[in-house]
Amino acid sequence: MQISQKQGNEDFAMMLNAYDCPAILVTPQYQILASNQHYLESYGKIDTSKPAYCFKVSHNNDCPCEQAGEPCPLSAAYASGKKERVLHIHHSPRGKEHIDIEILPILNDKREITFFVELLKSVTLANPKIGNNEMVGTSPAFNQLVENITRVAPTEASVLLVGETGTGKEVAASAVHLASNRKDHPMVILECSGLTETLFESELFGHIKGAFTGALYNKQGLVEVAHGGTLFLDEIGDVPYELQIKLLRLIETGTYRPVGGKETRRSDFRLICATHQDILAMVERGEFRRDLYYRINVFPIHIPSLKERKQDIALLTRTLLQRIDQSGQYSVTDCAINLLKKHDFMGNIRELRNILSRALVLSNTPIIDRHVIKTCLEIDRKTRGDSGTTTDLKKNELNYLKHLIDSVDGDKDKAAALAGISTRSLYRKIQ
Ligand SMILES: Nc1ncnc2c1ncn2[C@@H]1O[C@H](COP(=O)(O)OP(=O)(O)OP(=O)(O)O)[C@@H](O)[C@H]1O
Repeated sequence: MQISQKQGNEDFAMMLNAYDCPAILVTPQYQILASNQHYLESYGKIDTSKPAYCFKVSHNNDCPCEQAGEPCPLSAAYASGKKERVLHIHHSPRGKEHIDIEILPILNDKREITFFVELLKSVTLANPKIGNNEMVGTSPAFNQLVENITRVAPTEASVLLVGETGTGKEVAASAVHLASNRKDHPMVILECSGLTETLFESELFGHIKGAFTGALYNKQGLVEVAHGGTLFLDEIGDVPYELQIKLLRLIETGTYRPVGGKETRRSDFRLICATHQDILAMVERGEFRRDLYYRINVFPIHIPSLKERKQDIALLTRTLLQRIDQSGQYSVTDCAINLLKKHDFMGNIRELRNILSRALVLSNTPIIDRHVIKTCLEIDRKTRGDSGTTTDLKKNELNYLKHLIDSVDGDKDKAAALAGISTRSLYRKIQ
């Protein structure tokens, strides 16, 4: 424990050691008076020979956070007189980190706020720098997403993840699961698009041998596998109307019956659903059951599109590049990043990843420059059919595809996947 000698607030400082996370005692003027042992272990000693301010220590700023454009939990707690919670990115000996901050005002007998206790919990599900975490980002939209996940994960609330295609809904679902108390049990995923009634039921509830033609053995349903863990229903908006009642029953009662089975079984799972559709509009059009909507929409989380988090494009690009090619030999120029920032990513992070996979194939050097990115983007425009139809582009595209096929030893399925087109389109383009 560390205490600022001048202030002599030893009693309060002793109290900090009761917290099982890093904690500091701060004045309403942002001055840190004391820190506990966890703080010392995580962030090191604070130099208290001169006044130490939280905005300087945690952010290396010369002014309070709100003056630097970030929400300040201390000012919020000062205004509300109540506990406040916010997600910040702090500088620590480990570099930048997402921190879940809780701040509690301490009042004197005249009910004036004299101090704040600030608790700092490291958020490991996200990363503000290139790293192994699935989720990287520093933009306000991303931080809001991380804050929502951090808040809801330890509860049992059903989560509805709403976002455009390729924004990271599955990654977010996995983050909720891994930050929950169910993390040691499985997270089971059911992709709901294109399922027939029989397939949906037998996938979800399992079936008994002989239940229908082709049911040659007993099959465990995903609901049973998810027991104790999380059930993730991707593209929930694609569940046909007639099947929604079966899903509702499962969610309401936690019970189900395998296809062809007589006895009712029970499963204890946490539900996460995802969709790119406006489910409420579907309810209004009579395409989605209202009762089911209210069951799945307990805690909705908006997953931001890349358009909403343009400031993350550089970090995402460098992270994805490292993930695609683990040798670490590739780098990307700032001009190339600027070009990517101007692109309209309809397929969001997945599209960015595809473009970078192509760039690795097309680039003759380990430095991905503006020209390579430009070619990759033009190919995309061309396949969407909204670019100028120059023969050059056609030639470029053909060269690119041939190059791509060679690079994967003639495997056309792989080449098509890298190009982000179907194998059939690939054959059509190279014939
Ligand atoms: N915050 C993030 N940081 C780094 N990579 C991410 C992030 N979010 C998503 N990704 C990557 O983006 C790609 C798309 O993510 P994901 O499959 O979760 O999207 P989705 O929204 O579920 O897509 P769909 O709507 O098609 O099902 C994946 O390669 C994933 O690893």
